[in-house]
Amino acid sequence: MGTIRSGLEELWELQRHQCLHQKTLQPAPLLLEKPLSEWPVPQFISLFLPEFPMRPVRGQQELKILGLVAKGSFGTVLKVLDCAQKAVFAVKVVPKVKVLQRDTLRQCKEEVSIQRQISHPFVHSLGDSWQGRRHLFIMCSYCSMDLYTLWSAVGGFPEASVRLFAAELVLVLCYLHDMGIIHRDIKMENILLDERGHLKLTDFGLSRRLSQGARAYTICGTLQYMGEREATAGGEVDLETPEVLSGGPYTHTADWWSLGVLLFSLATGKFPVAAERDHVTMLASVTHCESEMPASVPQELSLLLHELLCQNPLHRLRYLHHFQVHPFFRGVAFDPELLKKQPVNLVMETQDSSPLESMPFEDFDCDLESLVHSVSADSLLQIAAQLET
Ligand SMILES: Nc1ncnc2c1ncn2[C@@H]1O[C@H](COP(=O)(O)OP(=O)(O)OP(=O)(O)O)[C@@H](O)[C@H]1O
Repeated sequence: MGTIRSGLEELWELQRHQCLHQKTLQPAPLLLEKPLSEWPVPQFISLFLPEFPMRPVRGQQELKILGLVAKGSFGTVLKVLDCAQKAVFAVKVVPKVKVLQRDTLRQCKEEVSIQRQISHPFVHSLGDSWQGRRHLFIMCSYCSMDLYTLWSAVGGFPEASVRLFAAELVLVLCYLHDMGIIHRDIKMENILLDERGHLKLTDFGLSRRLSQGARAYTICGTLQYMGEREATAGGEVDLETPEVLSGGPYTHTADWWSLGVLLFSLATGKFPVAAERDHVTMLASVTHCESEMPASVPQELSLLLHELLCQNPLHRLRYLHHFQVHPFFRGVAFDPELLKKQPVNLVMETQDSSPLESMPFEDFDCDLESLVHSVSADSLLQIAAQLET
């Protein structure tokens, strides 16, 4: 199994060739996998049922690849055009071999079944999921910006933007926890922004069902992938919750710690504690640090951050009414429809001056694959097109 050349590798080659050698960039056809007609269904298919149904080839042919969005730790995300619906989607393509090698079959199926179950204005809902012979496909609507890219471009956010993003995330977390779901990977990279700049929480790859009051013990989250991230993404990493790092038990309160880290970073432009190389060092660092609150952080926000980044999970803020009466949220209506009506000026202003436009093109003679971590597919194709002229 390990020696099979992944269809995705072929795709990278195809895409790289297109980007560098075509004058007009035509959408590339999505890799077609042969129709599956055997009976009984072979194990490499049945293992992934029913979350990933088989599809006739006809269904796949209606999708065209427009570009590469990102390479996550599990799969590659492609931007595709659904010719029938005339709409653009993002498809995460995960090699089955990887799922089995990493023993993540259950988690992979759980990701899809959780995303299918939830429906919330600030959650990125599942469009479709299916399987081919060698890959699993997870399709969602396409978002051109994520919070990490925005934050990397602008640094610290103005207080009004932090408040709006915070309120939207509070609503999402309360909704998920009420549904008995713990996300376990709340971080900027997993928060996409819709065309009006509002949040769409994504990547339920580490989520699990955990009823209120129940406890989990698995050490997971971004730190688990730190070695890989250090090599590929310059060492950026979120900070894990003290109770998660210590091996548990932990509950839904772990997500609220992550929200604290995220809001601290949005407000100050930096993480509260530097990333460490392993769980043990990270735990020591998180336990002994009293994250220094810069004087520029307004008092009410500083109070909120302290109450979220509270070492004792029992004392951490975690219920909607905690936030509704909090001084930082004075005057905020915790209603998704009302929040969605608020303009997100920061996003609108940044969209026209994307950092990518100032990227030096002369230094482009490098691996495209390493670039997709920081650039959107659109920009990648634009850069390639400019190089050709
Ligand atoms: N619908 C989408 N529209 C635009 N970009 C997306 C979409 N879904 C995912 N991405 C981008 O692809 C990246 C990787 O996706 P995702 O997090 O789902 O994959 P992953 O393999 O689980 O990654 P990791 O575990 O490393 O976070 C995201 O951080 C985001 O930048």
